[in-house]
Amino acid sequence: MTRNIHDHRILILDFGSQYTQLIARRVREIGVYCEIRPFDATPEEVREYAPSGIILAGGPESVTEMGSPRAPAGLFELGVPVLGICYGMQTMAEELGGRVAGSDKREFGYAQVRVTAESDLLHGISDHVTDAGERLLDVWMSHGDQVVETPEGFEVLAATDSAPVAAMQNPSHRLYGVQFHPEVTHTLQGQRILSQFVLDICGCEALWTPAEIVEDAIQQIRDKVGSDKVLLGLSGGVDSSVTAALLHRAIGDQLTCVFVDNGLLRLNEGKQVMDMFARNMGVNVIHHNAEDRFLSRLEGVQDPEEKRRLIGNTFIEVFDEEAATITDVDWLAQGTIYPDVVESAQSRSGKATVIKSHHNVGGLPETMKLKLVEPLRELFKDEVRKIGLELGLPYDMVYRHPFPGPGLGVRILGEVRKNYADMLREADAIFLEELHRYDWYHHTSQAFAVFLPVKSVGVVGDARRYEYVIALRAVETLDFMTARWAHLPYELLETVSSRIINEIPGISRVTYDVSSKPPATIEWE
Ligand SMILES: Nc1ncnc2c1ncn2[C@@H]1O[C@H](COP(=O)(O)OP(=O)(O)OP(=O)(O)O)[C@@H](O)[C@H]1O
Ligand SMILES: O=c1[nH]c(=O)c2[nH+]cn([C@@H]3O[C@H](COP(=O)(O)O)[C@@H](O)[C@H]3O)c2[nH]1
Ligand SMILES: NC(=O)CC[C@H](N)C(=O)O
Ligand SMILES: [Mg+2]
Repeated sequence: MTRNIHDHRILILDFGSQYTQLIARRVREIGVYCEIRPFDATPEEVREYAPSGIILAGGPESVTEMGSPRAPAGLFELGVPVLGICYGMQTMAEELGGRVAGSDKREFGYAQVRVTAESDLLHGISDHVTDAGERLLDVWMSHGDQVVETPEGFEVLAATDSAPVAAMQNPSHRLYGVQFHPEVTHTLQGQRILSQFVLDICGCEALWTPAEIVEDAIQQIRDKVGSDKVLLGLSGGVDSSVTAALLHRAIGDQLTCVFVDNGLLRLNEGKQVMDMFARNMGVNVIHHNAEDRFLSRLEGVQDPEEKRRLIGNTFIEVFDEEAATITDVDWLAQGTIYPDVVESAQSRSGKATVIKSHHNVGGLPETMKLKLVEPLRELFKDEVRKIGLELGLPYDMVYRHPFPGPGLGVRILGEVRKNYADMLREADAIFLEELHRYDWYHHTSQAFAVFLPVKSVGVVGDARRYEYVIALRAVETLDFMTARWAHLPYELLETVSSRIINEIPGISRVTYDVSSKPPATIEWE
């Protein structure tokens, strides 16, 4: 019998914690497939998903309040192992007849947990053993409420000085709870605890490996599109490149990619995409030069949001025209990844303010009437990168910094002009080249040059120079929501600055951006 990587799967129910996605990533790292669903998923949905185990995540609410969220009806009677984390443990306790109470001993941050009983969940795990033989764990806590009475059939597994129930279990029903957060790295043995739940208690096999994911995705693509033709917008970025490689492996010549040169790309981007995909891999790639069209649309436009809108619309126009020239295309492929899916579901319910509109080619006109194929829809970025390597894409392509859709359009402040774009491209290329040479590229999350259309005086070879300014930007971040400016070595900055001023006649001065996000954003516009 062939084993399917989806046979063993964990269901994570989201009660609104910031860490729910992190739990999912940890489970995937263990090698087991999982999905996140809202806490109010129906019991049918849960049964249909057929989980091998369920994790109830944390949440901001208090189970002591009327009307606070509860697990789907019948969840604890499914016979499937359940692990409650923080709010998840509290609701488990409450629903099964235990008691939860608010406490004035709130625990936020580091805590030390004493393991008081043996269990499959914490088996063999400790950070310190005291002289008296007590096992201690270093964990991370974030709670105000606590379980004060466990439900019938449960025993306490661990405690802290302020929380009498830091972990509990009912082994015959395979129900477990932890008050601390095993998903964060501050809980030193967190990954081991999750892995003992997922592998030992739920009995999952670690089948979710890059090779298996690729194998499975290829089969799914073939089943879905059959002998139809597929169109993909290929940007040279990570997501669309991995999508291209995967589709090409699955359906070969049925795939056509369109690469649009909007005149706002990095130096040699078009050539790199054509070399890599068209020449090396034999993918059908149409190179569409639309520089004039984009730049003429942008003439005289100063406002960043207006520029984004114009670039987005022109993109759609070009793409639409290109699609019309390829006969009988039935499918449009997109590089949508799992965080896009989760975040758009979350933002539908929230009221987040728009700081910048992050467009992509997602909103294509309905008149295109193409069906959608999104082979990366279930994957996190780190998984996308791993399968990119598995598919044979070079490391530097798979681990390149993200590049925004509007490209240099939002890195030239105010009006976009061709000569500005040309100077910026050169400056950016020098910066990236030196970052690689000094081995700093992969120690920054994003690095680029920005063109400032203001003039400054300089002196080059005894002559006066009155020219433009380049700002360098490099940041370190995990999620791009917050970022710290990268502390690049002075020698590196010095080399880059002197190369830019010497090699680009239109630039007289280079500055380094030392703003963090917040309050600044990563891009200047
Ligand atoms: N120059 C381009 N030509 C064709 N399609 C493009 C271009 N730029 C963007 N796209 C399309 O828009 C999508 C979204 O762009 P986005 O920058 O978010 O992702 P990406 O370029 O694939 O990856 P990364 O986030 O690493 O840059 C891409 O997946 C691609 O399909
Ligand atoms: O596809 C995109 N279209 C956009 O309009 C856009 N604006 C910013 N970014 C990228 O988003 C991340 C956060 O950037 P900010 O701190 O500037 O908002 C960084 O990685 C930015 O490069 C964009 N990506
Ligand atoms: N992080 C959590 O899940 C917190 C649960 C609950 N809101 C408490 O304060 O105890
Ligand atoms: Mg991109």
